[in-house]
Amino acid sequence: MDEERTAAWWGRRAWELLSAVRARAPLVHCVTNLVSMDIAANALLAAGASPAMVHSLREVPEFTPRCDAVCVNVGTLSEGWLPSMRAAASAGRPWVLDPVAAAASEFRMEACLSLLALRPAVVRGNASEILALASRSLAAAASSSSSSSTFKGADSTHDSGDALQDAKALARSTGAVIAVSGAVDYVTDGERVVGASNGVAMMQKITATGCAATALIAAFLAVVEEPSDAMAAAACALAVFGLAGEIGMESGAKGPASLRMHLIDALYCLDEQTVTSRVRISLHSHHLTVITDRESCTPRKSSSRIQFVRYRPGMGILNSEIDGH
Ligand SMILES: Nc1ncnc2c1ncn2[C@@H]1O[C@H](COP(=O)(O)OP(=O)(O)OP(=O)(O)O)[C@@H](O)[C@H]1O
Ligand SMILES: Cc1ncsc1CCO
Ligand SMILES: [Mg+2]
Repeated sequence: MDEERTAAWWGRRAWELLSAVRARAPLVHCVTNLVSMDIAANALLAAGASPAMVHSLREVPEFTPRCDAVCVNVGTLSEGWLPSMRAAASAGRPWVLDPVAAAASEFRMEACLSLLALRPAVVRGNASEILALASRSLAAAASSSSSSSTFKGADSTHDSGDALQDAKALARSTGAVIAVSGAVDYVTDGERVVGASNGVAMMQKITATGCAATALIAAFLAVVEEPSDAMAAAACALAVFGLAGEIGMESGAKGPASLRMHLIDALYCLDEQTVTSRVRISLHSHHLTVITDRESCTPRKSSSRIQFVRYRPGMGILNSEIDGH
């Protein structure tokens, strides 16, 4: 994932992956919440994948190994389902975790942490969910975030950018790609960050659009050549889903219910020209602030932009400049 990967490169990659999903119709096993089953299955179908909502522990060990990818979503968690989730996650297939409302209860948080230990390729959540998960998972590293005071169930009370640093730390500590959805969907492997800025705010008013996006990431994960392409799978799936939302809105949606219908139609109808020209994914260039004198500093990190700040004790910051690398 280098900086030469331009917006045009991402557009072509998104089209390549969507085309592969349509050509190969990967079987995506979802152990997902009861609210999301319909929209997730329909989004998968519209994108060209084959959804299967299976959650009995009597079936999972036999069924999951025959699938191409797995989506585990704790939205309507119950004690009986957790062993099925763990079995599906352990079946050796690439899998994605959706930690819906991770902070809702200790039971749910413990379940999410135990699933995280089973090494998902990707975790996709809204900002509040990723902040909550990171703050518990990284407790030893004293994460600064606290999300419980504003907890609002399955909906986020934070912007995706608020969770970016915690997402990177969580990615580094778990080895999973972390995707934080929002106005910009950030996707990180702990070092690199890409932002996908497709989508419309009205998507938040349709329940379980995030869950459907997670299921779509699983479908894209099923068709990437290398497990290390999990970042591309997540970014492209989120951009394509957001683009379907944009086109759905342009198609005359009047509110959440009609947007839901138009979004699924748009996902089904996406063509090469539309995807390559409208997918908006870019490398997120972050600034590392180095408080020092310009001349005396050798940048330690060359993959990001470095901000040199002239600082004099008692006088604060005098001026700054950005070095691009
Ligand atoms: N402000 C926004 N502008 C544009 N798109 C958005 C915005 N907020 C969310 N989205 C898009 O809506 C979809 C769902 O993301 P969201 O963060 O709402 O998930 P979520 O909270 O997990 O949803 P749910 O729990 O209902 O499944 C994603 O594709 C995301 O890109
Ligand atoms: C509303 C809701 N409650 C549990 S799961 C879910 C769907 C959005 O995640
Ligand atoms: Mg969610």
